[in-house]
Amino acid sequence: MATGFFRVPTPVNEPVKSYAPGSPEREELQRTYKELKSKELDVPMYIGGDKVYTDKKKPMLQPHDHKHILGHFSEGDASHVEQAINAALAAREEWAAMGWEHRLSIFLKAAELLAGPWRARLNAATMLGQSKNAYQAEIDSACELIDFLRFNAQYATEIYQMQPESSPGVWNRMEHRPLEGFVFALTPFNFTAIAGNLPASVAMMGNVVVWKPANTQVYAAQMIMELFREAGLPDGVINLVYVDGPTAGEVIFNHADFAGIHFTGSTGVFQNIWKTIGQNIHKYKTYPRIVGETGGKDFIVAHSSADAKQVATGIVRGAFEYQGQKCSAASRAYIPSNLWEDVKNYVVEDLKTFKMGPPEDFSNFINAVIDEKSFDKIAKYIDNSKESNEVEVIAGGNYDKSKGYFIEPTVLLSHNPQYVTMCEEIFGPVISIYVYDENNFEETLELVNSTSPYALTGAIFSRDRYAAEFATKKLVNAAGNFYINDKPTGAVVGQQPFGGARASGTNDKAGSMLNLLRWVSARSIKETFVTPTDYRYPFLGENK
Ligand SMILES: NC(=O)c1ccc[n+]([C@@H]2O[C@H](COP(=O)([O-])OP(=O)(O)OC[C@H]3O[C@@H](n4cnc5c(N)ncnc54)[C@H](O)[C@@H]3O)[C@@H](O)[C@H]2O)c1
Ligand SMILES: N[C@@H](CCC=O)C(=O)O
Repeated sequence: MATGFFRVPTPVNEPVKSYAPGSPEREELQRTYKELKSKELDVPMYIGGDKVYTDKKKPMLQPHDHKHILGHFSEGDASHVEQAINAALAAREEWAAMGWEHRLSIFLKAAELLAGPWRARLNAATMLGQSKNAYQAEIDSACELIDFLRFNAQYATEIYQMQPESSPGVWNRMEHRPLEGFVFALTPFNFTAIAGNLPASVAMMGNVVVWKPANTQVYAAQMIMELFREAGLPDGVINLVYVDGPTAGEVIFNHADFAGIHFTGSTGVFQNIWKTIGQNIHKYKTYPRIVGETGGKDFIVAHSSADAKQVATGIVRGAFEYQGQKCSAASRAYIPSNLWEDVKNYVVEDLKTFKMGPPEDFSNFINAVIDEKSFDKIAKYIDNSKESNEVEVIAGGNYDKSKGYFIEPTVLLSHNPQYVTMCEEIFGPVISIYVYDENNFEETLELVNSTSPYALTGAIFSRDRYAAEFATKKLVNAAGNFYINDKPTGAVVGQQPFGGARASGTNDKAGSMLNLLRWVSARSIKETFVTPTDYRYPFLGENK
């Protein structure tokens, strides 16, 4: 029980280490990478205090070297989901009652461990299992996850401090209770930070969690679980299971104690989940909180006044870092006719300097895409484009999955602004560009606004302030994260709270107080000091 109004250590963004040749962090990361690569892990589920192994072993692959396995994880079934729910509910009372400073302290400790002795391990795991280069792993599994943990601790205390007014003779109070039941955290493959934050942010507010990561991210997910345990997370607060999505959903979305879902992943999966919850709504004790951050078709639009080199760099980094597998990745660009030749030349020149290969070679900017299913889907978009007369492949277009799932960064020039690759999320290293008449800026903004159902990220490049302001207003609903003269990726916790609207999600802004508010249910308490003993109003005297 808290006996003071405590202040958590003021959060600051974790500095990004350089991994320059000769730096100690590079040496440590390379050593850890080799160590992990040389072992085969046998990864259990974590249910209550138990590490649960099953006979159904699934391999964990390196996407850039898919014959080289990193070990196996134990796949569970519906009974494991039941056990995880029971373990969560058994832990709930004690966890919810724990003083918040102790709860938050666990996650602040996890942040410190990750900033120090665990940093190389989780970065190396993310490089090996998700095929990220050292820089992409550092900004994700180290810096962003550390930031989520530190900043959310601060936001949690700000929520607890949100208290109502009191009138004379009365003390009004607000309790920010955890939800009544358990929360399901369902996480994607592409960000280790998101995998860690989705269960952690919910647990920080006193909730208990069943967490299911993507199969292709289990390798790093299990390390996050070990990190939380080392930081002192009690058994049963977060339960980690590896069960196929629909099987897990069947148990969870039929359970009376299901109190919320914290989801990040594709739009189709989220919409199905929402539909299922709607159909089952009468089964739950409480209306479940539904929080989902989903897909994107993120844009760059350049005004005729923009600097061509800046636009090209925005395209190259925005579209191809982590092989375009960021929900925020630029995947369509609208370039004015006066800039096109220069932008094209700069982009093509940059692409010629890209090196592609496994992340252990630090000179590789591009690594592999996550798995064969994803590889085949992206390759099909590229093949169809090669056959279409509506679009030209102006760079890249080759792919090879013999050793790893490698796809060349590919630039498509689309003559049709509604061509399929201008509209659909591809989630790979492919950008489609439409060149517009430089005099048609306003019509082009309308095109940007109406071309896809998504509204996640977007960027305007302009040296004309009126044009930048005009685009900002015109595209007000086209992106939840909007960038002026910068690429549309790389949001930083505490600086650009992240999330999109329309088909891109519920826009509950991961890494902000807005998100944490979804994981509490407020109770207003009014206490009257001198309690009335007479019902009569003073004016109810004689009627004179
Ligand atoms: N908006 C954001 O903040 C954000 C961030 C990262 C990724 N994403 C999106 O995530 C997608 C890529 O990640 P992904 O491929 O892991 O997404 P996904 O939707 O395939 O998987 C997400 C999670 O849902 C599970 N799942 C899949 N099908 C299911 C089903 N039928 N029932 C229950 N669970 C199911 C998966 O196993 C995984 O754990 C992209 O669309 C990307 O835009 C969005
Ligand atoms: N927050 C990340 C994207 C997360 C989605 O994959 C960014 O801003 O680039």
